[in-house]
Amino acid sequence: MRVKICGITKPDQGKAITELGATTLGFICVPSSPRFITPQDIQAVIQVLPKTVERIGVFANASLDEIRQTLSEAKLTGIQLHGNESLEFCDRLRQFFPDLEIIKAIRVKTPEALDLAETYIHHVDTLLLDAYHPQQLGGTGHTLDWHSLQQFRPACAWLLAGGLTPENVLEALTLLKPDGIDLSSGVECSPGDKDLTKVAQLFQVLSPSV
Ligand SMILES: O=C(O)c1ccccc1N[C@@H]1O[C@H](COP(=O)(O)O)[C@@H](O)[C@H]1O
Repeated sequence: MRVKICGITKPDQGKAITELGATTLGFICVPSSPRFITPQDIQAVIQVLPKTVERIGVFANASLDEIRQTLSEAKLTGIQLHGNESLEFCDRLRQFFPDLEIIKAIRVKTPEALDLAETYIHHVDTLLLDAYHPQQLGGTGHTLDWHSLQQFRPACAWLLAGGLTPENVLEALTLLKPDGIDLSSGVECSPGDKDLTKVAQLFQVLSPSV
């Protein structure tokens, strides 16, 4: 299973998290986030990672030019759109970056959000479901109502995010069968500073399933 650890800001932590078993690292390119990292600092992390690790830049309502600028400085393998990006925006992004994975995050406030998610399936590679919070775009530590997602089976890969921790991840995976999981605040000491003990604990509890 794909395991994405998001909000990496330090090269040594990125390397250690990869060695513990993460397939994918996420870098927050949203300036208002306490986990924001500059393109130059992303590149410093990437330099110490094995080439096989997927490297996702997380954006929210950024312009095409802003995304292009970041990608010119940091060698990312994918783009996560965590704002209100339209289908047309996803298509334009695909034209500019045909080789990069496009992940569309949907923040689930009501059941209709799942219908909205389905509309993106031919416009992106992967969907991501995260919790809705009125003030924060992501990294909220809030879980989704997993029971309400049991019928969610999009015709493309999807990742479960939102408040996952080493303590609750198995319960989520018992109820749902996402293609991967995405954790940030649940494996942190403070925003952007990952807790390697918690990350190790995560891979220990996941070890029968990954
Ligand atoms: O983490 C952030 O600060 C952030 C800011 C803006 C958009 C997305 C952000 N993070 C995303 O939030 C989820 C995980 O959150 P958590 O596990 O509940 O803390 C993940 O998809 C991150 O990419």
